[in-house]
Amino acid sequence: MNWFEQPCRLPSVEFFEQAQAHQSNLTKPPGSLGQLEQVACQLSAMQERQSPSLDRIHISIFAADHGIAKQGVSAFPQSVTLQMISNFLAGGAAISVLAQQMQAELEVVNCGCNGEISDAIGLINKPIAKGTADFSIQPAMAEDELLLALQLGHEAADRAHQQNSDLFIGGEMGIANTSSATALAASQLGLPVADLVGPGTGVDAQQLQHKREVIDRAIARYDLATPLQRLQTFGGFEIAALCGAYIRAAQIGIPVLVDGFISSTAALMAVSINSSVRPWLIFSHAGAEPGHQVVLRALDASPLLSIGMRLGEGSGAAVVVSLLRSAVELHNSMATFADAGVDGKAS
Ligand SMILES: O=C(O)c1ccc[n+]([C@@H]2O[C@H](COP(=O)([O-])O)[C@@H](O)[C@H]2O)c1
Ligand SMILES: Cc1cc2nc[nH]c2cc1C
Repeated sequence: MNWFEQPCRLPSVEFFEQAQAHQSNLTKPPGSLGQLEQVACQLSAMQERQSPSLDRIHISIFAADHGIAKQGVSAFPQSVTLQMISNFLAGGAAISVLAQQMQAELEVVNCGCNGEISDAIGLINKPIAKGTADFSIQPAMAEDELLLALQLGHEAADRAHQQNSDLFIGGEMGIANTSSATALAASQLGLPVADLVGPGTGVDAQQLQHKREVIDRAIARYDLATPLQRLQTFGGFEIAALCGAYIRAAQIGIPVLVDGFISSTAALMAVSINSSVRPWLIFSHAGAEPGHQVVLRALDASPLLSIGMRLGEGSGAAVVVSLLRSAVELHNSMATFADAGVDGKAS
């Protein structure tokens, strides 16, 4: 059995039930904090702590270039992927600002971009190749490249574990990766590309039609039977790395907060490869990209926020950390009816 197929333990049922009982004793009508109650109980069960904590947060951004970018499927040039790696590390990107705000550990994993990158604190420079192959012509990766990409994710989750992280956030950066994610999700779910394809970084209506046709034709080229074959065929390196990171984080018992469309598609692939990963995933937001909604539904996910985000980088997840921290603080610090001398529900 490959490492990514090894089962994960279940979050503790005992801690979950204890947390639910505690929630019902807090000075509020039961259920009145909505999903904040549920997520506090989930974190308690995953961390096996009566008082869950979100002090230490690890963010790994996986970046890679995509051969499919040659087909004119993005509003931006491929060069942006590498340039944004520098921006992440220099502190100027959205995720850099949010990571700073929440005092999170931020690292960027270069999984394979076209061009050289100078060393910087927080850069994990492990390029597999200068980007994937164009999947409209040939499979995005060779099998050994897929295994290397999954391994990059495994290593990132292990670093989070070494830092005693309370939560793992994966982010991604890769011009044209909404095409990759669309092909993956359509193929995995057996849905028409038209149900999932969207503007990504902002292509116009005519380019969107072209993008749909490119992905449609590409999917028709292959006869794929397994999620691993789909990952290898449609890529990209950063999506496979995210998938590996989610699986490993779940195996070592770190709660995962999943970001946008591309990350949710990586989560879909992770769960398709290893279904025991699913209970370890919390979904941050429902984004603006149409495919995101479809993938969330397929995963039976209940995202905490819907504010039209479609940036990626882990940014939606980072915004939702504030909500999760509120959930945990309420769970840990509110008075019970007995403590506060407040009458409970009339029977
Ligand atoms: O996370 C999302 O929901 C999301 C939706 C649309 C675009 N993105 C980001 O935009 C890039 C991909 O868009 P595109 O148009 O180049 O395929 C990539 O770097 C993603 O991080 C991210
Ligand atoms: C500038 C820019 C920043 C991004 N961050 C994630 N995807 C992105 C795409 C672009 C184009």
